[in-house]
Amino acid sequence: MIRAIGITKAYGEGPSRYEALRGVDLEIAAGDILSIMGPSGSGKTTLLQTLSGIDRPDKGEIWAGETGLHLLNDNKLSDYRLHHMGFVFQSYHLIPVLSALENVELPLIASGTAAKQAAQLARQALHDVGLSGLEERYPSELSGGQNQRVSIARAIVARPKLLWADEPTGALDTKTAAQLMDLLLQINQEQQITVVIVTHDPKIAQATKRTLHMENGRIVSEDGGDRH
Ligand SMILES: Nc1ncnc2c1ncn2[C@@H]1O[C@H](COP(=O)(O)OP(=O)(O)OP(=O)(O)O)[C@@H](O)[C@H]1O
Repeated sequence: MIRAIGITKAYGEGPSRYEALRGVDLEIAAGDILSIMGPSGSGKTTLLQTLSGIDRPDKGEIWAGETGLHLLNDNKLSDYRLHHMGFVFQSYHLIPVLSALENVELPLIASGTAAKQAAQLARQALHDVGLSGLEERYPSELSGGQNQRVSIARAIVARPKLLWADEPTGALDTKTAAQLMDLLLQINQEQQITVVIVTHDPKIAQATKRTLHMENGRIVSEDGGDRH
């Protein structure tokens, strides 16, 4: 469902130019759950951001099914992200002045869903991540693990095909991280959402079906074929 061919990406110019991705080829099957590991600076976040269309590669092609993301203009690319992808970040990226429910409603409101239906779907998504009863709480009134659940609810509320998670458990203690990972596995299995996780945590990687290892802007190895 996601196919990347010859992706390169450099930051900066002249002597400060740095090649963050140096030719990445990759296929991710629909319904897969996959992790990306590698040392700091190896290009994991850059890869996630280019594959998901948050950023553009300098060269190469990225296909999401039949759609060439590299061929879309900025508006169409944002539209594609809004309708087909969800994002989870280490620092949650929730809006502090909005309640959990309002945070989860946002992507629906942005794509034109009527207010009443948005509220109903957001309640269901919060239920799916185990937060029923906490809809009216603000991010400052929730724990780190709960805030990450809100951000996962926001990422899945529009029923995307793909969920991209950049260090989703990076700010959480071991036990909360394991519970979050169980939730991501459950979402992958029950909702058939393809999940891609950038992580430094070997336990998180071990729980996914495939793990890609990056070094210096390249995928240098892969394991996990024998898991599950
Ligand atoms: N906006 C930017 N401008 C300049 N250089 C950047 C930018 N973003 C990333 N880089 C550089 O590109 C390289 C890859 O960064 P990236 O964030 O993809 O690595 P990473 O593997 O995700 O690292 P970490 O595990 O520390 O998050 C690094 O050397 C980084 O300094």
